[in-house]
Amino acid sequence: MPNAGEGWPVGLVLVAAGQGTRLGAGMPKALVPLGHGPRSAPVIVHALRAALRCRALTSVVVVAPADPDGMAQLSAAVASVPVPPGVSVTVVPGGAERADSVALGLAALPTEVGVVLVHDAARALTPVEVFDRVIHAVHSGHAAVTPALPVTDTVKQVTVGPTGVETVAATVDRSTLRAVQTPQGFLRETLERAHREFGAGSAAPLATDDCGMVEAHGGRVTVVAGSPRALKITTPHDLEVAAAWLDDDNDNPDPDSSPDPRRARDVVAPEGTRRTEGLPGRPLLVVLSGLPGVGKTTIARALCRRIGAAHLRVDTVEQGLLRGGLPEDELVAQGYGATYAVATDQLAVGTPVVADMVNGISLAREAWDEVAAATGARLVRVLVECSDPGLHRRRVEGRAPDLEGHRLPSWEEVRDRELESWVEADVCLDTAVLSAEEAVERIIAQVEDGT
Ligand SMILES: Nc1ccn([C@@H]2O[C@H](COP(=O)(O)OP(=O)(O)OP(=O)(O)O)[C@@H](O)[C@H]2O)c(=O)n1
Ligand SMILES: C[C@](O)(CO)[C@H](O)COP(=O)(O)O
Repeated sequence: MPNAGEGWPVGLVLVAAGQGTRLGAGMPKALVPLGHGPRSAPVIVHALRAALRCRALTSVVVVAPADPDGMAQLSAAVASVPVPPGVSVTVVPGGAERADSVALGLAALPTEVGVVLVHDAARALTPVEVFDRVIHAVHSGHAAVTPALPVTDTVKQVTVGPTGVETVAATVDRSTLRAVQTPQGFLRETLERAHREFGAGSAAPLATDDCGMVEAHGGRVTVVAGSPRALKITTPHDLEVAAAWLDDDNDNPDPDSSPDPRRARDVVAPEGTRRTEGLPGRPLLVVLSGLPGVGKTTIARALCRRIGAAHLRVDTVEQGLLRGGLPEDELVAQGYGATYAVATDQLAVGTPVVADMVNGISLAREAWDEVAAATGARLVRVLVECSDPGLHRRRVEGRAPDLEGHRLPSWEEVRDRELESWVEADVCLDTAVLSAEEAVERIIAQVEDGT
């Protein structure tokens, strides 16, 4: 039985109708120039470009300031952004409150959209991995999902005295607090219901985010990792921070042409490609998880060639154990165990490792956490899926074994194999829409995002 939302078209409501009072630029925030020199472009242009890096989107509705000038200027800015084939981008006027703007954008999404992301244009530099994580969680059956970061400051509750002086009433336990970001993702019917019952037109106190409306009707909201780069540009200082990040990206567009002293060592890579390894003394461990036939081995090989990593493929280990006389019923446990052990040896001498196996259950995945902890490796968790079951089946049924004696699973075996949802995944790759090279780029971008 597929999860609700799995494979459904994904639409984005990009809200950009706010006035930006706290920024105080004298114009709607989405039109304020962000960045210096040739990188300078209105906030909405950066926000839309960043969102369109997410290959799962099929429709985007940008919600603009409702006044004719705002609408015209924002539409012109949106029209300047190149849009990938097959994606529709429309602009609609917004409302007085953020919730009004979201509702207007939601109503304008094409009917076939079953999964909806709601995103602040003000979070203009949000990395694509955050979009991917949220979509993956919704496609895995979570009806409402928010990215979030732990709160790092000590948080106090205050009371305000009659003269306006604040005094501390209590210190709040921050260990369970999270600062939530966007894009927030939903099954469309969940978001529509939340807005109907707790949105701007209702008598209920208005939540400041869409997940808040789902919570108000008792709905469950799942949290996935956010990113500091999903900063909401609210104040002039935030605008400077975001512009500095863009300068930094501009100064270091390609690690090949500007070697980063933090990188461990140079590896041979084809001309024009980027090279990435872990930090010195901190080797990189990339763990792939996904059903047979989704394309893990193709991605693993391409990634290993690219970054000079050891390719640890459990199939190869298992074939060796079988040839040595290991009984079939011990194969998986012994194969996985041997692969963890070899990975530990490789990482201990500083060799980056790409682990290529189904890793379908939490026990298997947690063992990789232990390998990383034991070797001090930087762990990047990559979920590989194929959202098109027909294509997946053709791949499973069309492939030939490349290892002596390797019995490939039937489609029925693959379909029935357990693959637990993996909300901790750092990168989710859909091989129905991504080539192996694009998948490798995504992994490398994630590695670099965290260095
Ligand atoms: N009526 C509104 C209010 C806000 N937003 C959007 O919601 C996001 C988050 O809002 P916020 O950052 O608070 O933006 P502003 O409302 O513009 O800022 P301020 O509160 O400082 O005026 C922004 O992308 C903003 O454009 C919107 O579409 N419609
Ligand atoms: C939705 C939101 O981005 C979650 O952090 C935020 O609540 C919107 O901004 P606002 O300042 O609360 O309107």
